[in-house]
Amino acid sequence: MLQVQDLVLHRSGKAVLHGVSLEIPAGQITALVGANGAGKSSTVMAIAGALPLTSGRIELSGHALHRMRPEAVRAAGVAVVPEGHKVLGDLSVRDNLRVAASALPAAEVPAALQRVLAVFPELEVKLAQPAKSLSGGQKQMVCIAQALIAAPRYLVIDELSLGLSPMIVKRLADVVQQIAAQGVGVLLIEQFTSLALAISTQACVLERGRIAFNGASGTLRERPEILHSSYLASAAQ
Ligand SMILES: Nc1ncnc2c1ncn2[C@@H]1O[C@H](COP(=O)(O)OP(=O)(O)OP(=O)(O)O)[C@@H](O)[C@H]1O
Repeated sequence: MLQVQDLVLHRSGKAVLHGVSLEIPAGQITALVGANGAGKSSTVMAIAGALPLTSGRIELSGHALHRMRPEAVRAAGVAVVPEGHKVLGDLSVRDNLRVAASALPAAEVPAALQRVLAVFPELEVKLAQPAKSLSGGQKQMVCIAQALIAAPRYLVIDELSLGLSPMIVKRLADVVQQIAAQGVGVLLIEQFTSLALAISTQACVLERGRIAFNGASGTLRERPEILHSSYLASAAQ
């Protein structure tokens, strides 16, 4: 279990998270949704070790992650796909994957590459191409493959579908479901809430840096007014 407890976080002196707690169980998808500026990316960056906490804890199976640097968080088994499917454009797809695999023992790299190419066989024919020549969906595949290369126990994805076509989004959603079915705990940040709620079991709604709802995704699917009122409250701030 990956646990975020009472996270308080300031950015540029302003409090942006005010005591956020959430749990990401292994083998399930947990959705984190909320209006623009609610604090979703800040939560992701805190989990990744990229932003220091003011207070609170982040624990992986009882071990504190919250004072670790991003490389140590990754080595502990928590991989993050940042927003915006950014790749190293001038490097080939193969080298993008190799860079992500650089923390692995050299002998393990070929098998790790094979494993992620089995998840995204469409990248096989693109391996020699510069990553900047890929479509947005293919770049997102590279980013997810980079996150998967060290076989993480938890995967945090900031905006899976942003800017991508419905066909690609369906493909990526299927992959995320497969990854969770193999035992990985997934935290999915997603603007397209109907997608997030369709594939997750649990959902948290962030509203202005606070958790406004934490429960079964089915409850939010059946009671969309919970989500609507949270988005309206954010718009009214
Ligand atoms: N680099 C930054 N420096 C200072 N404040 C920031 C920075 N980035 C975001 N913020 C502020 O932090 C708060 C939370 O933003 P955050 O990006 O975490 O929200 P979000 O829910 O991910 O929104 P979005 O969907 O727009 O990315 C907002 O008030 C935002 O203005």
